[in-house]
Amino acid sequence: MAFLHKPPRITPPPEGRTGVLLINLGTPDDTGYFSVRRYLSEFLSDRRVIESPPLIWQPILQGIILTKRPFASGANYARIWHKEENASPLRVYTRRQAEGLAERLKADGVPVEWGMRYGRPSVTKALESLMDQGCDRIVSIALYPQYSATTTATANDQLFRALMRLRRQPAVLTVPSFPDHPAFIRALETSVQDRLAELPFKPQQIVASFHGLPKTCIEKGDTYRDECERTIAGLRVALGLSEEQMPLTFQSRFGPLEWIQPYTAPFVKALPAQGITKIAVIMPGFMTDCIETLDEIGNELREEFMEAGGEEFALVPCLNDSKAAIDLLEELSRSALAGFQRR
Ligand SMILES: C=CC1=C(C)c2cc3[nH]c(cc4nc(cc5[nH]c(cc1n2)c(C)c5CCC(=O)O)C(CCC(=O)O)=C4C)c(C)c3C=C
Ligand SMILES: [Fe+2]
Ligand SMILES: [Fe+2]
Repeated sequence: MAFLHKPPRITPPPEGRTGVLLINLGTPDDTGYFSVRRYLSEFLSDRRVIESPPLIWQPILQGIILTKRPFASGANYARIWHKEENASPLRVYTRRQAEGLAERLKADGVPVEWGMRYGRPSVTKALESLMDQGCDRIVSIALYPQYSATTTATANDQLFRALMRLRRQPAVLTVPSFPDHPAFIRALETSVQDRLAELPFKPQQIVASFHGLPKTCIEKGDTYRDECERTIAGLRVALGLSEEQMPLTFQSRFGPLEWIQPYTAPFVKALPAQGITKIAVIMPGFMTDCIETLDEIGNELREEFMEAGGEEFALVPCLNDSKAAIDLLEELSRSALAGFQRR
């Protein structure tokens, strides 16, 4: 095997430095067919995400799904593209989270970089940049509050894949998921209260919609669903809401398998018939807004709810680069650094 990383440009100080790496999912570079295809191909070829044998899955993916879906997805991305920065919202907010955290840790001499599991900027580049800044210890935070093999584990895999190519490896601490960390619940609570304060109506329900997962993942031991329940239990207590006032649902179903239920869209479409015509939707499985929150929920679900007789529909934005989000990242970083950094 070739060991790729060159010796760091900066000779690490004898006492070494510790850096923080944020890893998120990844997103297309632009809304065109080829960018979206490249992104979806890398994402959906990950065997942590689709476990079917490649001999069966790859012809379906490359031959059927990737000939059509990039057109539809590209059009959806175009609807939610971040105009000022001409970039995908997921990339814009992930970068801003890293910048916000870097600002907080600057005085401690702890650099922060960010990388994507799929696409750019790569985890390898982020890791190399930290090493070039003299880091021989790295705290890595996968930006998923609830653990899943399809997200957290594959983010860690990608980091360790990069480490496999290094002769001189840094020590790495991967931060555990944080579904009911007090700072996470506090950040969600703040996001709901801020949003409710600006709404011209009072929602009868705040529907909590998490990204879904094939049921088989849970049956095989993925803790994702339990962790979503922990998040929502914590948030209900914080806001003083009952299960009826803040129900839990799962969105973004993909493929023919059964996914964990209840599914968000049928659940929400059935509400007006029960007299619930004013709702807000919160998506506490996403640290940043993205196509799944802004388009699938903000555009598609809104339309479906209104067509079913809904009157008012509001989105609670994801934590994005809010102060509470940076507080959370700072707390996660500092408690990891406390046990890991040299004294
Ligand atoms: C089998 C397929 C999928 C699994 C399992 C899955 C799990 C999973 N995903 C997220 C977070 C995000 N997913 C996003 C997009 C997205 N997800 C899938 C499929 C699976 N996800 C697809 C096909 C897509 C792309 C949709 C499209 O454009 O066609 C995103 C948004 C990315 C963006 O660029 O905005 C996020 C975030 C979680 C948390 C999760 C498991 C818990
Ligand atoms: Fe997904
Ligand atoms: Fe979706």
